[in-house]
Amino acid sequence: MEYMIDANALEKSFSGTRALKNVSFQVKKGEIFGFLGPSGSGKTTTIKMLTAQLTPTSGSAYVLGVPASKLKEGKYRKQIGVITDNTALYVRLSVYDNLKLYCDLYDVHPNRIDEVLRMVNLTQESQKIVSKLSKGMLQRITLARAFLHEPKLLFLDEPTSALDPVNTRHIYEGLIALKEKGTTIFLTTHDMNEAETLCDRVAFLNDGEIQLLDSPKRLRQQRSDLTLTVELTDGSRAIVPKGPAGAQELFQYMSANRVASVWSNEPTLGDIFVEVTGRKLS
Ligand SMILES: Nc1ncnc2c1ncn2[C@@H]1O[C@H](COP(=O)(O)OP(=O)(O)OP(=O)(O)O)[C@@H](O)[C@H]1O
Repeated sequence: MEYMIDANALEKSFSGTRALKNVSFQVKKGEIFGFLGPSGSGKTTTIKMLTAQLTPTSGSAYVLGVPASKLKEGKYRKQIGVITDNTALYVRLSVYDNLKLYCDLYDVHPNRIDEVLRMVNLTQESQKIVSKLSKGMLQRITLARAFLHEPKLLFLDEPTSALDPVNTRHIYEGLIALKEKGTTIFLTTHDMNEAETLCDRVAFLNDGEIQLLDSPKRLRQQRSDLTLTVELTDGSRAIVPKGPAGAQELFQYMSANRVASVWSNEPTLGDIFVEVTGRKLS
């Protein structure tokens, strides 16, 4: 299998309105791939088509090397994890018992429950009844459930949207640990920092179309104005070209011990999104 996801000219219309237009992209094994777009741009629709919850109007999608429609079959379902708006938890059971049920379903040893609860910072809440959890806790147990069987491919729809910064950090660490173990992750977000922190490559989605696709680093570097900002010890700033002329100037500041900080002048992913789509992300 060459790609974990191979989407070709995917289209989805709802009552004649095109929500997704000619969307093509590939996700390689072991990547964290980010789908970035404002509300209503088609992120959830894409995940639903890639996970056999929706049928495309036209185009094709191969996931784990087979047509996406096959993911309904048990043997493929066990290889993926999906988190969308549907949490599918048993609200009268405890956090632990919910995860135990999924362990039985996926043939996972219950020892793994403590591991995933640590990953999502829910160890203390293990015996709490799910109906008594806060929105952020619900989001974390839903993620724990998706991590439980260490799927080959994980789909996450805005995984940290209800989380505070501390728990967001826990989830990022958990996702990076999963990636290191070989899980491929497809996530949607409108948080540019999340994309910068996690994603190997990102696609910008706007009005149902992919407008740009590359690594966050390359996107920023391609739009760098080739200058550095040098903050001096007296609080003033100098803009210095990255070439030989700038080297001379920087050398002088450094020789005089006047440099407090130096950074490359590149736009943020958010700036690039606005430049390309003419829209803000959130
Ligand atoms: N079942 C449906 N019936 C009709 N229209 C739909 C349906 N599902 C999605 N849409 C429309 O398709 C477009 C894309 O919706 P989608 O939920 O994929 O966007 P999104 O990028 O995930 O948004 P958000 O960030 O708000 O979750 C929207 O205009 C939405 O109203």
